[in-house]
Amino acid sequence: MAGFFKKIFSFGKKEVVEEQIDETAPLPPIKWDQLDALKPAAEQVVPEFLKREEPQPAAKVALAPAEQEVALSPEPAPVEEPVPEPAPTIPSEPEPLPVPVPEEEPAPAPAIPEPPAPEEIPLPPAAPEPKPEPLPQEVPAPTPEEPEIAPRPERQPEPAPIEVPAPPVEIPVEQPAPAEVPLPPSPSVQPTLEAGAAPHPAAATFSPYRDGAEEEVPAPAPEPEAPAAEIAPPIRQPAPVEPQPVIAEIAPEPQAVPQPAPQASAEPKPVPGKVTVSKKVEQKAEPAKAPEPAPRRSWFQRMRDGLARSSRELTGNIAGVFTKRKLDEDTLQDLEDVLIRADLGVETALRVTDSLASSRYGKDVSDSEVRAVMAAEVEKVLTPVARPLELDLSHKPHVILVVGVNGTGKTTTIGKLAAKLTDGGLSVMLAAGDTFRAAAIEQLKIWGERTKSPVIASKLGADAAGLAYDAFEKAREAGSDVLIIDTAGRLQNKTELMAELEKIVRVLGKLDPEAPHTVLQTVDATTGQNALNQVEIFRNIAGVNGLVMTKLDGTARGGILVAIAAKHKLPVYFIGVGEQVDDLEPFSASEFARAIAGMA
Ligand SMILES: Nc1nc2c(ncn2[C@@H]2O[C@H](COP(=O)(O)OP(=O)(O)OP(=O)(O)O)[C@@H](O)[C@H]2O)c(=O)[nH]1
Repeated sequence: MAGFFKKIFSFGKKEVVEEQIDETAPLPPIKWDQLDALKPAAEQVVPEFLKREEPQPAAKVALAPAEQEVALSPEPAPVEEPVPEPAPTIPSEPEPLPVPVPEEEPAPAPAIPEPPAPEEIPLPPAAPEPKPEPLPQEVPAPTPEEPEIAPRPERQPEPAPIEVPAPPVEIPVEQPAPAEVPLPPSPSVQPTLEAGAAPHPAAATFSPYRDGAEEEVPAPAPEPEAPAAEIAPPIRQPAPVEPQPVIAEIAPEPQAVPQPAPQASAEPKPVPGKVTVSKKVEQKAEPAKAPEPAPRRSWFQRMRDGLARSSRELTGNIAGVFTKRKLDEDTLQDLEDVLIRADLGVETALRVTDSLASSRYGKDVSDSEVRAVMAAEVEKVLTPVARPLELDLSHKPHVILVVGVNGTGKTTTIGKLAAKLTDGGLSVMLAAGDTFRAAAIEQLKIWGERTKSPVIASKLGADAAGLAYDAFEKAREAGSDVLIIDTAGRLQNKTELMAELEKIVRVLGKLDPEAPHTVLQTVDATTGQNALNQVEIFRNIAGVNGLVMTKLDGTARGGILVAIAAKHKLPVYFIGVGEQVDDLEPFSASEFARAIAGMA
């Protein structure tokens, strides 16, 4: 606007100045003619205009500053001074152009005080150059401004993204922005005027909100052109559609809505989440399948894995003895030591070394050959004891008394065995003869529930022999096939406890001279050599006639079973390879021998 007015103003000046030119004759010192003469092109472009100006040097001086200011942004200060004047014109803008023209006329008055500027004119020697150009430069001038304005349309879309929060509603708001786009390209005064006329009011309302950011940006461009600053408002004018600001206000609400919407979208994911739901279901199913690990490893695999520690230690030591060495007295002695340290026992160790010496003495022997010989000899020792448990059901019930040291696995083994028997169709009754531990009684009851076997129990501390007697009678009355009696764990050197155990056996014999028909001792494979003594004592006191080697899983001392078998020659009915109900397996001499020897 200001520029436009200035032009108008300038033209007005020209007319006035033309009249005053004569008075300002003294100014002619400016050598425009010479300059113009040097630039014929300029003359061709605006010959008439220049010709008129030539005789009117003073007028050019007055105009020069204005035009120069327009074209030359470097001297914005003088321009801005007149700008404030056009600013008041802004209110006049609503009024058509004619009004501002007279108002601008006073502007020339300030131009008068500018005479100092004309003094600067001598400096303008550079200015004169633009003067010849002014007209042509006025054309290029907008071009430099255009690039500045060009960014505006781009920046305007930028604010648009800011508005994005209220996307749907704001869309119309953005539309006015495009209207602004055409405006900026109109650095030329005319377009600004067109756009400016209508929108001004709206711009005022709208400015407080968005103009801040946008206008400030474009502001730099207008600064060179005082009018540009004024132009900014017209840019807002397109926005004046400001009734939409209301929409903007509404926008925030929708924004709030859309925000939850995305959240809702996250929630609705559950909808597609039906898939996730299914996943959750699958996950739940998986744990349910977890128990399915029922497809457990075979008992032999578990036993072999359980004996792995024993095997690794043993085979490793054997390999250490027979690495590139011939079989001689020293190697045989070393091998014997290794086997004894593996709890196989002196007897078994000697059997192995004697076997090797008889066939391989003086020859190179590999550790695998030694292990093969060892497996064979161990199997020979175990085979006689690896016998299945036989129940004489002519006895009703067949009484099984389970004894052993504390914690060797009596109660657990009873549960496992009851499961096998009931699974085989036998009726089983359980007697909680461990009256010293409440937990033992409860533990047996649990096993009874699991195996659907009735449990005979008494109060804590009751006489174990009396309980056994009562249980035997009840089993008879019930017609049970098997009565399994649990007993309190006790160390073999505890005379009183061992006497109590002896009493139980004696009481049972009163009901059936052959009872208990089976006396099982649980032997903890992790016990080591002490197990030999345990079996010795319990065998003498309770008449143990069968063994269950427990906890063979995970022990490095599985060799003790061989030593016990070799010494006591008691049947080994089962081996325990875990805590689960099916972790009680019949004992196999060959498999055990191969497993402990590290044979495939
Ligand atoms: N790893 C493993 N643990 C076993 C085995 N047999 C029993 N156990 C565990 O050994 C612990 C003792 O088992 P119990 O059956 O209570 O032993 P107990 O001889 O009845 O014990 P007392 O009543 O105190 O004499 C329990 O934690 C059992 O789960 C087995 O073969 N392998």
